[in-house]
Amino acid sequence: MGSVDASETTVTGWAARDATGHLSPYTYTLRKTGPEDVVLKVKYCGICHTDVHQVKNDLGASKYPMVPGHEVVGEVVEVGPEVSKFRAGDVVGVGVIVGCCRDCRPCKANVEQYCNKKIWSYNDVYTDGKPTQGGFASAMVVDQKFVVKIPAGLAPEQAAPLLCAGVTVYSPLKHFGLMTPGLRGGILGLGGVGHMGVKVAKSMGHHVTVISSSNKKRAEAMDDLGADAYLVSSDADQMAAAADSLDYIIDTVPVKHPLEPYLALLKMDGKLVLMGVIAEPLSFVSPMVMLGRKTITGSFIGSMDETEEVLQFCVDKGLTSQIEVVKMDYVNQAFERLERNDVRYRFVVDVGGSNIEDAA
Ligand SMILES: NC(=O)C1=CN([C@@H]2O[C@H](COP(=O)(O)OP(=O)(O)OC[C@H]3O[C@@H](n4cnc5c(N)ncnc54)[C@H](OP(=O)(O)O)[C@@H]3O)[C@@H](O)[C@H]2O)C=CC1
Ligand SMILES: O=C/C=C/c1ccc(O)c(O)c1
Ligand SMILES: [Zn+2]
Ligand SMILES: [Zn+2]
Repeated sequence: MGSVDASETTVTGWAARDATGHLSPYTYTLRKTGPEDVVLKVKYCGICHTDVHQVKNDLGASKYPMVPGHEVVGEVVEVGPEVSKFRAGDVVGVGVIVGCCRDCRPCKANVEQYCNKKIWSYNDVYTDGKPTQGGFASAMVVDQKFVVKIPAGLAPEQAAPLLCAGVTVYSPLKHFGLMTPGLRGGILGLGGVGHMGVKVAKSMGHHVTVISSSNKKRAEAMDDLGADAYLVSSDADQMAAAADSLDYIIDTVPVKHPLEPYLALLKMDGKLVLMGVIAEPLSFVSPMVMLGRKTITGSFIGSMDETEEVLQFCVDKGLTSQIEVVKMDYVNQAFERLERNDVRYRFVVDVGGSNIEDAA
């Protein structure tokens, strides 16, 4: 962290300034530590495809300067006087949201990710009127409700992708009653979220089929990730042979794509769970869901409770994420490689080991 005056700490992050999405060092201040705030020095931060969508203004709501990053692992350096869950030295995580109203139905049901007044960890405005900024930065200050402890047994860089990708697959499997061993699941799109989907679903005892846009990841999917089957979506014969075989599909494709080929893979009552953030209408003809009583649904990250659960699930099952750790000065290349589908399977930036204060 940088200089401290009476109220605010100056920090350095890497920010996009416009929709080119190019990140460069940016200095800003953190709010004064409130009674329930945790200040963390960032150690690692994963790069999610949502970060690409956001820096490039794919959703049309991006505000700049924007410091992205929502798979954040750090070390607690200070806590407010009313913080009970954390103390200095703890290794902790922060994900996609950092605030909610605490009063609506989702908040009262502890699914605060569905609160209409949620505050995003970046590209949003905090209750004090300051822009929120994410984890590609030397430090963050976050309300304790949105901070989780990283359990012993998980390396901090390994934990980072679990804070978005991991909980994003765990939550719908739990919510939709899809944790039963023996189910047949499909993972459409083998990227950051998809590879955690394979690992989590396999650990739940599912038969897992990867559905990919190419044959390039076949050997890795089967040999390294433990998938049971692999389909190339453009291969009509393979797709036809697999018709009516899956209980669910987790669809992580980040661009517009037809739904009908995937609805055809589902059994009666099967579920297509949309994960990709796609700002264009997706289409299908109604018999594709009527004939088989199939469901198209969606799911958004997971709750804070589920985030804690998936971290412990990964410890208990011995699950790790498959990551490529890079330094901060490689972040623009990493974003470009992620966008062109050239990473196995998640970049994690070693923020703490990148001396980012010196670059400012
Ligand atoms: N709903 C939620 O809560 C969350 C949503 N997301 C969203 O999910 C999507 C996936 O995120 P993430 O896993 O990080 O992304 P990745 O880029 O890591 O993975 C996406 C995968 O989709 C496949 N794909 C197919 N077409 C394309 C294309 N044109 N460009 C890139 N990939 C393609 C690729 O798999 P293959 O090579 O196998 O075809 C690729 O690996 C994003 O839209 C992201 O914003 C992310 C986290 C949480
Ligand atoms: O990566 C996590 C965030 C996902 C996300 C899902 C839906 C949406 O509209 C977003 O802006 C982000
Ligand atoms: Zn994400
Ligand atoms: Zn709420």
